[in-house]
Amino acid sequence: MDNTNPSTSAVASRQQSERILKYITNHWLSCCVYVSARLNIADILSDGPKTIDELAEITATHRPSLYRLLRTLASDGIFEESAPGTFSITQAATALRGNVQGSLKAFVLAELGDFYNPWGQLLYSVQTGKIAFDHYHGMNLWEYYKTHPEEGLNFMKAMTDLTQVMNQAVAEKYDFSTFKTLIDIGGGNGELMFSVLKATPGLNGIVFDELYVVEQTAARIKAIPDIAGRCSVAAGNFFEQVPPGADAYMMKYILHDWHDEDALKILRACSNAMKTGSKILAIDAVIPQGNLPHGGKLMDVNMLVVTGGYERTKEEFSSLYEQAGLRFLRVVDIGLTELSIVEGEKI
Ligand SMILES: C[S@@+](CC[C@H](N)C(=O)[O-])C[C@H]1O[C@@H](n2cnc3c(N)ncnc32)[C@H](O)[C@@H]1O
Repeated sequence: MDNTNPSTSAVASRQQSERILKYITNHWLSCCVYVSARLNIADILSDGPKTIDELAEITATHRPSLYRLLRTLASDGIFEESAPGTFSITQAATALRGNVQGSLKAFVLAELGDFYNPWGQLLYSVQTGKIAFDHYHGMNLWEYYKTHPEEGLNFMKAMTDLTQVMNQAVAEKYDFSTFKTLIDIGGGNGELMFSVLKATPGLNGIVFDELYVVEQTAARIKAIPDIAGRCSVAAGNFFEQVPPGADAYMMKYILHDWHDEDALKILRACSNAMKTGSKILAIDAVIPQGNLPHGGKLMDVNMLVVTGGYERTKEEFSSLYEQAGLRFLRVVDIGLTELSIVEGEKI
């Protein structure tokens, strides 16, 4: 016989429903946040409140619909209707501005824009094991960004903005002072390299990436006088060849983009370029066993949808290193978010 108190089970059932409903409403809200970022609302409001008429004119939108969008966001603390029909920026909306410390605007545009429709095809990925992004766009993410350079450069900015704090932690938590030369494989805008070089006097760095990326990186290097003489760029394809002879090869958010076969090609290209004892430093999530919450687990599904890569366990990293002729040494926790440094060396 079921002795459960009917009112207790009704409360439990309502709580379970509310939990599921939250997923639905969070999805709607994320769409609202994306549209406000596309319309630059936070940037427009950064120099003071604006009426809905002014906002509709500046953004060339349908006034009543824009009002409904902003009223909804204001109800969740993103913007504030500070007087009837007039909106102001809030602390929470500051991260939606473009050029501020801690900006997430570029990341919002990439994750909720470029990746939105592919996420709608998650079922396809789960049923087939194939990449939803490629299925939707007819090309892989990197081809897409090469053929859509505006979105490609936005993605680079997103990575830079998102990982500013992590870069700092990597530079502080790992001792780079024993190296003379360091290469950042797929180093993008160069921000990680800049953090490491600033923290390590005497170290020289090369940022290696696709040509259209490193052209921008080279321009950024020139603007930082204390590292300009110690940092250069190299363009190429990391599946084929990377610059030889450095003391260490780091790669952040690279291996997680690729399935094992391609990840191995990258590691082998590095291994071929390395001297005995040179270090490999993969900076990625390291997934713990069991039900423990870990930021890498949701990121792993993002990888399933977007790149076909995945986040790995310590054992999986160790096995990949071994197959590429590298010795797995240790996992260094950077004490922040889901990232760790997986250290190995050329045998
Ligand atoms: C996820 S981003 C990571 C960027 C940077 N490491 C960071 O953490 O901000 C991946 C990088 O790999 C680069 N990339 C992709 N395919 C490449 C290839 N075949 N050869 C060289 N770089 C490549 C991209 O241009 C991009 O900069």
